[in-house]
Amino acid sequence: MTHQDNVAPCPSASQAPFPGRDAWLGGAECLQPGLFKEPRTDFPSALSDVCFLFPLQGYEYIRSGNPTRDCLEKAAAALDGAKYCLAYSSGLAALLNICHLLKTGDTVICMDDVYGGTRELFEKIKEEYNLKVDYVDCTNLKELEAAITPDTKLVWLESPTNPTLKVIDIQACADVAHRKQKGVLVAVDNSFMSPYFQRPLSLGADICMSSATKYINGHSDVLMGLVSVNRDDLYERLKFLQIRLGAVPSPFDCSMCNRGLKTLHIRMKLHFHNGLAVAKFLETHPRVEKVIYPGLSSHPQYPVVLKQCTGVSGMVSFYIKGKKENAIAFLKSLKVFTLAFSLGGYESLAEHPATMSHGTMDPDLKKRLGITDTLIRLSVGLEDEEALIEDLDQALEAAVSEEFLSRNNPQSTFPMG
Ligand SMILES: N[C@@H](CCSC[C@H](N)C(=O)O)C(=O)O
Repeated sequence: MTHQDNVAPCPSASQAPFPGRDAWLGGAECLQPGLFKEPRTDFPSALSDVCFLFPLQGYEYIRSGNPTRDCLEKAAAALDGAKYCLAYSSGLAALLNICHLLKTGDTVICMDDVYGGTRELFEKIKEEYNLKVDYVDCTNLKELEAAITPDTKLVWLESPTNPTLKVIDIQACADVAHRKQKGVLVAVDNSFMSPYFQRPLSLGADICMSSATKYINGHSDVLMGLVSVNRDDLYERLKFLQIRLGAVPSPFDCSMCNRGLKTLHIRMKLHFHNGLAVAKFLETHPRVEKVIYPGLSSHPQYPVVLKQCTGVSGMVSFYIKGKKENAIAFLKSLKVFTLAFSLGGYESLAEHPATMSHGTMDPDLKKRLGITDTLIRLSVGLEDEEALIEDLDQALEAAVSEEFLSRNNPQSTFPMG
């Protein structure tokens, strides 16, 4: 086949004004007599020349593929230790594409503690597409094994989980799932770790999903999802869905993310350093009830962390002593940390999962998962360790200050006020 066979025929100059010209110009009703002096008879032949002059070079349309997205997908695949990676316009768009691998009647097993938006999406599509979704604490392998049935097609894990930072033994879960149900897909949301510290595919997962909005881009200026796989059949199906569902990132966002990747290793080391320093500080603070950080030996799954991770990110969760109003007074008093959800950027953020990232979750469920009114989630950034600790210290003091609490009525305005 020659290049010319691949190119749609261009109307020739002799056909001008060519068929469909009116529609092309916006419809005949838009044309005013005298607006166009003469039809441009040179244009079709010029276009025709251009078609022959510049071959497609493997790219035909921005959504199907473009050099900048290719560059990012190749780099991200290499970081995940994967054969393939596909980029999407957000983490949730990536999840929705993965959900399109399922069929009516299939069952999904989802880790019980996951990002609120993930759970909300599963809950919505299960009704609309007649799927069954079972939520299981996958830190308990017996529970996972018991939940798997012949209908189970996808096991969705997050490690560490959002927001209570449970750590899942990915290799053990993948072994249990694959042994019990041939063909089941084990997918891991790796957003809280980044490939620098954890590589789910090398631990037996079939799919690694990352919200690149977070650590991978790292500059809080891009929204993006990435999915890495090794299997050719999965890649072919996901590639089709990527192109046809069309939830792809712009080349500009891909170039921003390519830039972010260049400092991933340096950023992750500093997130780990600062995260650990903050967690250790909070662990000894009298106003703190409990700290959850996978890099602390007090973390319940610390042995799993040592086995499957090469470090830990800047995600730290803790329970403040007191009530909701103390948590909110703390959040409102922060000066270096910014009150916001999202995570993984250069700047430190603090949020209140019960009303923010997990605000749409059923109150009883939140209670069962430990997403209480006193839980605070920190995304520790790249600022100086001393400045971060000083800020947390002054905000913990303010959280119990009578004066602060009487000046503010945090419950009525939070998080907007
Ligand atoms: N209201 C938003 C919440 C976004 S949370 C973003 C991120 N996953 C996090 O955990 O901080 C929504 O419902 O999408």
